[in-house]
Amino acid sequence: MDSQKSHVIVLAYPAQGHINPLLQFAKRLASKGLKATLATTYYTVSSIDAPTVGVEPISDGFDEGGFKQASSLDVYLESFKTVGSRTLTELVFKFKASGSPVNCIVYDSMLPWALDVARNLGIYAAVFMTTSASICSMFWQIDLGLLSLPLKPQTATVSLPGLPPLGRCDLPSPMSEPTSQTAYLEAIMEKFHSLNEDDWVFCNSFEDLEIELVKAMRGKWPLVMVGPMVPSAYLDQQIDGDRAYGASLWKPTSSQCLTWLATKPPRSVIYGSFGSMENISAEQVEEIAWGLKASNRPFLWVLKESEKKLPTGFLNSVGETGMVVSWCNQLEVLAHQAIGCFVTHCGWNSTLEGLGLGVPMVCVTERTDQPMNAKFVEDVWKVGVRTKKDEVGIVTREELEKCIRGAMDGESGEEIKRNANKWRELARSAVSVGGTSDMNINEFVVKLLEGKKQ
Ligand SMILES: O=c1ccn([C@@H]2O[C@H](COP(=O)(O)OP(=O)(O)O[C@H]3O[C@H](CO)[C@@H](O)[C@H](O)[C@H]3O)[C@@H](O)[C@H]2O)c(=O)[nH]1
Repeated sequence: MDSQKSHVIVLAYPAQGHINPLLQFAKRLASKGLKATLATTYYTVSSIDAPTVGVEPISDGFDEGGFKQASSLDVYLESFKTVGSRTLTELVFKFKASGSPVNCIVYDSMLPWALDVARNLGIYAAVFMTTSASICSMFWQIDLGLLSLPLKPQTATVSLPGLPPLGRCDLPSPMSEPTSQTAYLEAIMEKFHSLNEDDWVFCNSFEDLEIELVKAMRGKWPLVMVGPMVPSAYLDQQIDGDRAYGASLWKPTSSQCLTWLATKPPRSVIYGSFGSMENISAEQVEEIAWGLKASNRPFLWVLKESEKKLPTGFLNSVGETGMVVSWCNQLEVLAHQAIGCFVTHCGWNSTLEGLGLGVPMVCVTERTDQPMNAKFVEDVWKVGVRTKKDEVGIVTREELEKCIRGAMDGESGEEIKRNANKWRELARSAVSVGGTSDMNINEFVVKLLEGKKQ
């Protein structure tokens, strides 16, 4: 079968941390000769610009503003399931009528109903996990009944195959605080319950990164590592012109950041960012602000809604030493030679970007998978320092300053930098020709070409 006739729809949940890796996967598939179309909601398609893949809208039932229009996450996910199933089916029919039939749907694990859509249409289904394999393994164990929630009050440490011993503060928040995140936990568990029904289960990670887990789970579960999903220019440089994800839900301040960074010495700047979804409290913003200032280094800080939360007089007090923007092109910034450290919430994409670009990290986590990612950053990959929260759940300015010094200065800073360089090389190898992730993607492409469903 001609590769151009094998057509994959890649379905992304409409959030920055989900569109980026799914779109990147679509671009990888397109670079290997498949036709790839990214499908996401009406209000996000206009922010996507990726010349090698098609982009098509489907509906979540809230076409004017998405999730923000819904009264709760439950309501939103239910509407997306009903309206999304119908409009995704219509999209597949549209392609069939136009002579470009779809033979596989690769869908975000947050949208588990896409499996039924694919099954009803008689085409392949592949789920894509946007978190680490270690996180996936926790939910897998819960589904198998090997780990029960809520944890017993006396459980201080959780020990699972292929993972380091995990204290309560290391666990993903749907496990450490299951009652506060019921809808989120249910959405995740729905997917893990049907994992064996998919034709492929992809994970945005690479084998070396979670090697103990890969060994422990070999032959036991269907996860296939295909990451890190970071634009090719920053890793293997195999895809011509692939310098950005090609999706930005907010307008980045780009040239201003680069001009400012160009005035700073190599490895001197702290870059701080807390992803696309976090809503950091004013108290925490204040501590971060004064902690950055106390570190006595230049800093570039992405703070959404910054004007509302920064302490009065802060920006004047730092002058040219600090720059605060509401959104930037994070990869471009992390890849800049002036960057010496990444203060991050440890969303999985940011973690992979820090690893893939060899940037030492300081972890200031909020919720979901972030605490466990931070545990790995500090204790397993040893590429950063994890901040501790005080008794009211805040990372104080003194703690932040101390951790920044630990990640950038002295022997600890040197060791972290050495490890960061090592992981950068391993990330590059994984996606380069003959690397584990590259081979795994090739296997999928070959299988699609051989065993056409439809
Ligand atoms: O100024 C900025 C800030 C961020 N980014 C990008 O936005 C993405 C953010 O993704 P991520 O770091 O994963 O953070 P979140 O947006 O918070 O991601 C959500 O989704 C992730 C994947 O499931 C989870 O790991 C996180 O915990 C969850 O909050 C990354 O690719 C960044 O490069 C920018 O381009 N510019």
